[in-house]
Amino acid sequence: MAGLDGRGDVLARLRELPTASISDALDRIGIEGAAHGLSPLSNGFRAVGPAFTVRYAPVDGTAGGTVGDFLDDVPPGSVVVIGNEGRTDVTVWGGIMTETAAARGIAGTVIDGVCRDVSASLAHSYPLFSRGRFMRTGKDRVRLVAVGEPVTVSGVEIRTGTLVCADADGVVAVPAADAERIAETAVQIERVESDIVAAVRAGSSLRAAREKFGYHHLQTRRS
Ligand SMILES: O=C([O-])CC(=O)C(=O)O
Ligand SMILES: [Mg+2]
Repeated sequence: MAGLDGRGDVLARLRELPTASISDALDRIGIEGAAHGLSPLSNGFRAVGPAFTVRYAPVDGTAGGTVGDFLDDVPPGSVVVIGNEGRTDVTVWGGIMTETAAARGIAGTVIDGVCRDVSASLAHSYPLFSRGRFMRTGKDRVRLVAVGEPVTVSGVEIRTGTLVCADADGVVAVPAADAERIAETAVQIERVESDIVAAVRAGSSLRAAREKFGYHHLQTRRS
């Protein structure tokens, strides 16, 4: 896909993996990547792609604020990551933005805050992940203060190009430099979990299957 600069392979691998196993792989490697408190609007939503970061702050009286003009500059395949300090009383995403993002081939949007016009996201199956939904606009209430700078979501720093993975369980951030080994580790974890399920289906107790395949330490940090 255009603009992915050779990251296509690792993105394809991450796309096949649930965030749960990616999170366990991050734990094993010792990287904080799980962004607590964000959920998809629909359980079927899934988005994987390099982050395009933007940050808002409350208006300060010197200028009015608005939301969303940056969308024209987002490369297709990206995941838009919006820092709005976790605010839930004003929205920074709505239906016009959903329509635009879907038409531009943007992979999805992660909001440290809330969204509105949720029916547009559901109608277009455009993946939105947020702290919730609310109808009051951020126009005249927030202003765009940064594009392309690091954004911190629930203590997790997301930079331009950080690989964002989001599904029914929430949002994890995978640093681009570590993405290959995190994907590799997550694939191993997935295999072990499949082996445990197969053993249980074949009649093993859960305790014995977990013991045999080392379940309790799948995610434990390796020194
Ligand atoms: O004001 C907002 O949150 C943006 C909005 O409704 C839209 O894009 O349709
Ligand atoms: Mg709207």
